[in-house]
Order: sequence, then structure tokens, then C-alpha cells
Amino acid sequence: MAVPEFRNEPLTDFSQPAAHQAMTEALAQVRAQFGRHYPLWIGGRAVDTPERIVSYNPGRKTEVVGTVARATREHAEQALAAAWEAFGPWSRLPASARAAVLFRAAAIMRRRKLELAAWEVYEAGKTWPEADADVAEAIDFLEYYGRQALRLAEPQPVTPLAGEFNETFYIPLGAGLVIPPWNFPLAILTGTTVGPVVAGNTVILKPASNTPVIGAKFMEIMIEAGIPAGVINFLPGPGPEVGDYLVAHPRTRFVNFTGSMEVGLRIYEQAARRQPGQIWLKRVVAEMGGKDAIVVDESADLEEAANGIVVSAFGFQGQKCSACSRAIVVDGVYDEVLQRVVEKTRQLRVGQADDPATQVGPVIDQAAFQKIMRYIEIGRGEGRLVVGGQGDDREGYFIQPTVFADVDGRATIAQEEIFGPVVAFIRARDFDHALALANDTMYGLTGSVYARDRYKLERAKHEFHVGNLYFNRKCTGALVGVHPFGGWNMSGTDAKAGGPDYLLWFMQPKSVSEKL
Ligand SMILES: NC(=O)c1ccc[n+]([C@@H]2O[C@H](COP(=O)([O-])OP(=O)(O)OC[C@H]3O[C@@H](n4cnc5c(N)ncnc54)[C@H](O)[C@@H]3O)[C@@H](O)[C@H]2O)c1
Ligand SMILES: N[C@@H](CCC=O)C(=O)O
Repeated sequence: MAVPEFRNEPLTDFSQPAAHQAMTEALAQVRAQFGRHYPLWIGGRAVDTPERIVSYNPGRKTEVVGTVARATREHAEQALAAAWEAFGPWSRLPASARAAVLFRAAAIMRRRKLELAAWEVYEAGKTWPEADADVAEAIDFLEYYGRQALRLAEPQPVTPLAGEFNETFYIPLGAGLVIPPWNFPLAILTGTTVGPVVAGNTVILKPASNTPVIGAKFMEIMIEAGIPAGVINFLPGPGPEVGDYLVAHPRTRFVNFTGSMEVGLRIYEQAARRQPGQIWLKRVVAEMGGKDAIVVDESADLEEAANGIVVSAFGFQGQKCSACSRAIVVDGVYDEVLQRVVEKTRQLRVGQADDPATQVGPVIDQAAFQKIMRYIEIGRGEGRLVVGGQGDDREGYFIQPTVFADVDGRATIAQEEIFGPVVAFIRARDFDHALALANDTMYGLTGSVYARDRYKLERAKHEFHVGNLYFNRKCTGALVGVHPFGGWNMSGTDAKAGGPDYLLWFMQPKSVSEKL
């Protein structure tokens, strides 16, 4: 199968009147579909349930975006059986046939790009550009993993040995469970599902309960693209009920989880426990949270650094695992960087995500609102509140972008993942101290260094312990194929989503040797 070289999907420029108009129309079309109901998909059949998950718009909290069927353990059992039934034929297809389904799905998503972005605006509270970027990333995952599957299907190199014919090749694992988070509701859901699938596995996809409608849209697209029955089983349901049951199930072959450290650790532990009748070690990918830092050195371009901190801390309301929640600035430039960040933060416009002027939308739900506001209260005792600090949950879950200055590196708000629009400024004596502070966390996901001094950048390259390190740019926005993504330590298994090794997490190599 000849395919063109992978290229990242371009982002939409909403400053162009035609794009602006098209997005306005997409929002209206999507709004007209509010309140629809979406089924489970098990073995290629749509299944409804008496109980439903109701999905609300976080910006207008009584507005129902849609309802989705709610699976029980019986459905989970049926879905696992369906996934195993589909595994034989799907795994025996050539990689090119599996990749073709992904390429078709990418083409469908491209055609429906703004419609899908509009669903994200309403269901996840993403601003226009954030929603558009998420859809583009989903398309990238389809295109990129399709190509990686073709590459991995090629014969693998082995050293020749006289008198023998030797070969090594990759085979899929079996039927597994995919548990994505709500914060990249199409991109991460798509990538974590189609990666294992294009490698020849079959899956049960349990979407996050805050964004199940976008999950249902993904499922519609995969069906339209020709995914055979049972290869992807769509199973919205409560994490602790359906998720726990399937994680512990002896016939679950792998778990592909992205989410919080608390849930990730629980899954890691549960999956490690052998169940009666279980004949394998479950493969677990667990990509978890972060406490990401931007380090600013005296040699940095301070305006660039301030811009980088603001966009990394407050993009999508700070609800990214990659978000900058610590700004570690060396003493000589601390006050100036802080002042610039405060000024820029004051100018951010908080509002409804469907308003194109909005830069900071709502946080995802009441629980997130309360949790973030609790951290802001803690922050008042741990630092100097210099901007923000207020929340308003009357209409939707809005929190002002918040900056705390003069926070100690061991303070709660400098150690725990807040997952909201809150950044702690920490003063470092010098660059050595800044690196020590940056590494003083149990996480290790993203980080960024602003410096012009080449010696310092080179030191950071080796001594700043994170999976994704950036120089003189924001610490969010990894691109598929360009910045393979994943973190160290309590940030997870470092599976490097969007990288050339990702599919190997869902495959096993087999070596065959024949005497000649
Ligand atoms: N490292 C990464 O690549 C990455 C990417 C995105 C988000 N995240 C992290 O995800 C978190 C935010 O997402 P979230 O709030 O959806 O996380 P979460 O851990 O609350 O939920 C993630 C998923 O797990 C499910 N779940 C919850 N309890 C479960 C259980 N007992 N068994 C099985 N599944 C269960 C949820 O329904 C959801 O689908 C943050 O910590 C963020 O840093 C990490
Ligand atoms: N891959 C995204 C973060 C995903 C986690 O939330 C980024 O690079 O900003």
C-alpha cells in the first residue's frame, strides 16, 4: 500500500471570515442536535439501556448536550466476548486493510472537522482554537498510526546465520480495554483506541463520562469508515463499576489508560493481580498527570517567557496534563517576569466557549470547580495572590486565571496537580536551584526552559527529568509524529503517544527459526 508521507493536519485560521462563518454555522447545527440519545455498540449492534448518562454543557450547566446509554457489568461481559470473537478475523487481516479503515476515518473527520470541533466547544468547554486543535490531533493519530502499522508489518532485521532461516515479526495481543480522559475528548480517545486496533487488537472503549457524546461521534465515524463488528465496542459507563470489572477480568489482555494518577495507580495494581483462569501478564499503559514547570533563566527573552507561561498555564483553563502549573524564575528576573505575566493574565477574556472572543472557558464540572477553588483557598495561605482567585458557578463553571507569587517549592499548590487555571511562581536563587526545584516533584511529564545561554540549555537537556522537554517555547501542544508524548515517574509509563514506538505497546514480537 503506497501512502504519502505523514504531515500534520493544518489548524483552522478563524481570523479568516470564511472559516469564522463556517464555525458559526457548525455551532448552530450542533446546537440544533442537542438532547439526542446515543446507544452502546457491542459486537456491531446498537444497544440501549434504561439508565442514561446525561452530558451537560459546562458553560451553561443546565443545558443537556445529549444522553448516552449507560453500560452495566452484563454489557461489559458481552462486549469482552464480542471483542474476542472479532479478534481472530481482524488480527489475520493484512496491516494494509486495517490501516485503510483508519485512513477512511481520517478523511471523514476532515470533512466533519468544524462540526466535531463544535461538539467539543459545547461538551468540553473548549475555545474554538483548542477544539479545532483537538480534532486535528485526532486526524493525525489516524494517519500516523496507520502508517506505523504498515512499517511494523515489514520484515524485522535479524542477523543472518548459515544453515538457518530466521525471522522476527510482531503479532497483536488480543482484546483489551481503552479508558481515555475527557480533556482531549476526541484526540486522546481516538489515539488510544486506533493505536491498539490498527496493530490487530480488538477493544472495549469506555469513554469518560463528561464527554460521551464526542465518543459516540467517534464511534459513528469508525462504523462509517468500515470497522468490522466487534473490533471497537463502545461502552460508556461508570469507571468504578464497568472499568474496575473489566480491568480485573481474567480475559482482558491489556489496558490502555490515560487519566489521573489516582485512577492510573489503581488500574496498575488491579491489573497486576492474577485472576483465576488468567494465563497472561496484562499489558498496562498508564499515562497520568503532571506538575509541569517552566524555568526562566536570566539569559531568557522575558517577553517570550511570559507569553509561554500564560499560554501554557491557562490554555483550556489549565486542564492539560502538560499545563504549566509552576513558573520557576531565577531571582534576577523574577519580578519582571511576574509583572509581565500578571499584566497578560489580566487581559485574558473569560467567558462562554462558543463566543469566539473567549480565551478562557469553563472548567469541566462542579467537582472540578470545587476542587480548583479549594486549591485556590490553600494557595491564599501558601503564596501572594497577585491576579485572579475568583470563581463563579452560577451559570457555568468559570474560574478567573490565577497567579500566586512567592510560593515555596514544597507547598501543596507547588506539588499537587490542580488541573485548573492556577500557576505558582517560585523564586530560584540561580539556574542550579531552578533545575533542582523543577525536578522536586513525583511527576515528570513536560517542562520548558527559557534561556539563551547554550550551556544552560545543554545542562537542562540532561538534568531536567521529564518525558517532554521544550526550549524557548510553551510546554503544551505536542504534535503527533513531531513530539512523541509521555511522562516519567508518577506521570506514567511513557508510552510516547504519537511516536514510532507506540504501537509496540500493543504487540508482541515472535521469532521463528528453521533449520535449512
Ligand atoms: N499523561 C497524559 O498523556 C495525559 C493526557 C490527558 C490527561 N491526563 C491526566 O488525566 C487527568 C484528567 O482526566 P480525568 O479527570 O478524565 O481523569 P480520571 O482518572 O478521573 O478519569 C480517566 C478515565 O478513567 C475512568 N475511570 C475512573 N475511575 C475508574 C476506575 N475505577 N476504573 C477504570 N476506569 C476509571 C474515567 O471514567 C475516565 O474515562 C489529569 O490528571 C491529567 O493530567 C494525562
Ligand atoms: N498532548 C497534550 C497534553 C495531553 C494531556 O492533557 C499537550 O502536549 O499539550
